[in-house]
Amino acid sequence: MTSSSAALRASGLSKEFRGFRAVSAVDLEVAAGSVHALVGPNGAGKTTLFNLLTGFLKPTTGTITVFGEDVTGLQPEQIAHKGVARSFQITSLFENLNPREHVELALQSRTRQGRKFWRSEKLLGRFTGRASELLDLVGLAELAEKPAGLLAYGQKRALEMAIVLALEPKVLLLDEPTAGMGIEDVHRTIELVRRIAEGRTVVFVDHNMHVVGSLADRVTVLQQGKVLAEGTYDEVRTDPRVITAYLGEASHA
Ligand SMILES: Nc1ncnc2c1ncn2[C@@H]1O[C@H](COP(=O)(O)OP(=O)(O)OP(=O)(O)O)[C@@H](O)[C@H]1O
Repeated sequence: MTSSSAALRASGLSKEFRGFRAVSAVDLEVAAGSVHALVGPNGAGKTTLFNLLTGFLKPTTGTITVFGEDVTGLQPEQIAHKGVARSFQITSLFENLNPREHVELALQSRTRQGRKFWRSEKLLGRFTGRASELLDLVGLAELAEKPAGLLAYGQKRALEMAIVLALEPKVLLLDEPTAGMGIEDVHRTIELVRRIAEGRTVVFVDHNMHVVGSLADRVTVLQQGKVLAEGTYDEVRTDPRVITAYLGEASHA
């Protein structure tokens, strides 16, 4: 794969915390238009790598490119501006605002008017159509007017997805999109990620191997900050090194 076909590429990426290497010389290529999973035992460095790729942490060494452009050391907003958006595991919704208002605000934040918060009521009407499309996409059309504080957990996570999609990302990073979900919400989320992956590149972290197997074109397995294996889901799940890494984790649990 050439770098031009890579949506996201990390080369020799490391992050040290007071001498401890949480991410160690990681090379990663995420093909444009693919769905790429990052997996690994607890503490493998997945979240740290995510934070590096989105500018929330600065790498100790190494480079990151987005569609061939060097973004190493840029601020999170600058990397977002290059078309990379991320979701968070922790909910940050306004309890009293409904899904439509959340998505309209997110759409507004992309425009120059985003800073003029005091004018927002008049301006938000411009975004109603797109907001409806996004809420429809994530399955919240019927709940558009319900205060977010009253939504069920899975619905809140779907709303977060709509908010991230409002940024019109080319590359979407999802941090444990099915964490804490029951089986029905997990299935719904798999379908949702499939829909939103059309025309986008998706990188996600998930501990649920059913989710990984259902969605990922490529899987990178991390262990102790290093890339342990990479390939299709079937290739990595049968890789003896991967099996040993996970069995090792189970025996320490
Ligand atoms: N800010 C920090 N300061 C010091 N050590 C850190 C910091 N952030 C992460 N670490 C360490 O780096 C290692 C990797 O952590 P990280 O959270 O990236 O792993 P993970 O693969 O996301 O784990 P999990 O699956 O449990 O979320 C861990 O040993 C962790 O304790």
